[in-house]
Amino acid sequence: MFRKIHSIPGLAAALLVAVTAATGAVLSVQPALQRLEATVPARGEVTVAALAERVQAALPGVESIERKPSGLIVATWFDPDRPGMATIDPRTGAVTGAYEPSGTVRWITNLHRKLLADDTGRAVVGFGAAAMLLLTLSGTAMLAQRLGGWRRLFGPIRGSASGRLHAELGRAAVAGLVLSAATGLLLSATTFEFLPDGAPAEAAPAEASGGPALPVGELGALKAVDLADLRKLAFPDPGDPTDVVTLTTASGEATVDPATGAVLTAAENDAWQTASQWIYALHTGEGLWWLALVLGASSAVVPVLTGTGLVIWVARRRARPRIAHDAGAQSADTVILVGSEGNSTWGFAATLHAALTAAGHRVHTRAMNDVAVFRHARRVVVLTATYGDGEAPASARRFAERLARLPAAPAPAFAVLGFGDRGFAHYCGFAETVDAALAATGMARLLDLGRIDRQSAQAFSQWGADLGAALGIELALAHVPSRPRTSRLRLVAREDYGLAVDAPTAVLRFAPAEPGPSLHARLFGARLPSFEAGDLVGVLAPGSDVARFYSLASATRDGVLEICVRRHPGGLCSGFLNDLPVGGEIDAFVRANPGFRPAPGSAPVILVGAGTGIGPLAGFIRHNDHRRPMHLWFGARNPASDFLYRQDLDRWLAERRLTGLHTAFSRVATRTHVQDRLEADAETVRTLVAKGAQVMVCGGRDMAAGVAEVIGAALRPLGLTVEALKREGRYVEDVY
Ligand SMILES: Cc1cc2nc3c(=O)[nH]c(=O)nc-3n(C[C@H](O)[C@H](O)[C@H](O)COP(=O)(O)O)c2cc1C
Repeated sequence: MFRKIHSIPGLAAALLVAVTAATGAVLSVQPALQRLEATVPARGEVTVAALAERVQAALPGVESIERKPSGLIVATWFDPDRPGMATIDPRTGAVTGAYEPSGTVRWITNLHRKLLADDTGRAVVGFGAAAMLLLTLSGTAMLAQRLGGWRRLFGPIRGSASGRLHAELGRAAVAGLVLSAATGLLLSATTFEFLPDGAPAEAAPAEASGGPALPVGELGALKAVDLADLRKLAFPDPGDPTDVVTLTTASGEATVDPATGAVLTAAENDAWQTASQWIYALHTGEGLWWLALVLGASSAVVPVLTGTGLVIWVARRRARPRIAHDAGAQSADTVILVGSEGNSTWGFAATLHAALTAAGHRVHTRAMNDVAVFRHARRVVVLTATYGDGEAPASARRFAERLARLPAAPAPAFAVLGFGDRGFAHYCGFAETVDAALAATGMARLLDLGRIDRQSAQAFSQWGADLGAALGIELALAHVPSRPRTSRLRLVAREDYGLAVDAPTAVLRFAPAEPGPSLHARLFGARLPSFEAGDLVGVLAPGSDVARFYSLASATRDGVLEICVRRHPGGLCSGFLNDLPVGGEIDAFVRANPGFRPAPGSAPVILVGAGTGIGPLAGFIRHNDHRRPMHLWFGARNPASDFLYRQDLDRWLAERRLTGLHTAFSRVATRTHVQDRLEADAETVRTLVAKGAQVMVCGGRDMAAGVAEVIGAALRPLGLTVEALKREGRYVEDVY
């Protein structure tokens, strides 16, 4: 729900909010500039009477003296020869310069307040303020929800680069944005009289006694007021003996007899008028120059939030294939829920959706995260992938929590089909969890849990026949997997390791292949896709449409795409890559893996890897430009044969990109594994974690399990567990 609230006004008001915020940011500098220009005497140093006397001596025709919120004193006079406004030194009353507000500032102010138009512009800006308030509050609620509650609102953020930037900037600016938007909205409401006008109180009209005027410096009522409290002083018309002095202060307005110096009439501001003045000051920062700068800095990030917000929205829309003939969620008889990270499961869902629709069903398809109670649905069919050790893919991460909060079961019956890869220890592990969770709600099971290995179209078709039988219809599912859009890459360098210890492994570096014949390729040349170390590259071996994934050891800015690949007996893709000669080409695509990146900041990082698991970790060390403490525990078989990145690691140690290197070799006399080395170094691990270190583990499943056990034991004296660190994003794994 928060996402809808956030994205609809966000898109509708993107430009408007960006313009008002950017102009607001420019205007916010004004109070600080004026404050620099103004001489501000201490309270008790100058009275209004003393200032008035000095100004009158310097400018005999002076009509009024105004004290701006910044403390700047401006005198106005009307003399047919020399009408004008001047700034005044409050200590001497001398003119310090002409007062000419800048035309540019006036133009920006008009753009900010009314889009250079009149009341329509003001109304639109008012809506902009409401949209900004809604966006800030819903965005904060979304972030809190994503980070696991309000108390974690300032915890580490994970996700894509634009997503992280959006969330980091948004939460840094949240207080300033709420204040600007809420006060802006109140000011708009006052303009359109939805709220009473907060103009300062006006004293009742009065007539002076008519006697000869005292020198202004001797008027008792003016002597009693400090300059710091002055807003405006208007002198009486010298030709009219009944005219009065009008004094406006922060608390109201009074009229003063110029002959006696006595107060004739006075009006105090009421509570609303005082509040209005505060609202104005809090919005503009006038008189509170530092607040203006805080508000300005917050507003300045809004155009960036608008840009990154649009990028996130477009990426999300692009990520989902279009489903034709989608019935509404509340009118469908069959709801398909999809759990996917790389989108291939959406393709299977689209095939199932089309076949069920053709068979006369009203079908609705949506992400598992959006599970609800579907009033007219007779069944829910879940199609879900599994990631990272049996866990949920992106579009299903909130499924369990949402399901638990539903007031009733989503529908009377269910079927679950898992998509996975038998090569992983938890084959279709998440589908199993979902199957059990749905059964626990009391829903009837339509079919036993189905499992599809490596996106097999045949297995999918077979499962479709079973589902059709359960529904009493013929269901022919002919799925043609769409081949991912790939880039062509050429192998430019390779280093081979591990032959002597039965672990043939290659470090492969790819560059873009020669530009193809397409216009785009000819215009822009061949380029690497965009990626960071720790992301994944999907490689399609010749004759296969199912990708194998490898962790990236380089980033786009390195100019090469680097991976470490160990040859697996019978492995189609690992064999193809290990046999690839320099100059050979591959088809590959990049998949972001934002969950496996060093958290931003300068806290230490503990890197643990074995074998090819060192790949992404080497990428993190290579890019450690800020020299944050990074400690690597690395396990291999024999230092003479499969010590990957040996020379680079020595260089990175010398360059202080790497702080400590701890190695373990299993095919030497001492026979140690990386987890044994960590166990011996428990004290170091504990000290680093106590300093806020993040732990990043990459490699095989058994190694990762052993490492988690050893680190868990090392953390026990701190009262910490691996699970607790995982919840905070301080223990991340890339395991295969
Ligand atoms: C990084 C990564 C981790 C994976 N982990 C598992 C796993 O633990 N168990 C499993 O059965 N499949 C696993 N898979 C395979 C995917 O679940 C499978 O390829 C699925 O069809 C992908 O669907 P999607 O493209 O809709 O996300 C993993 C794939 C990748 C790339």
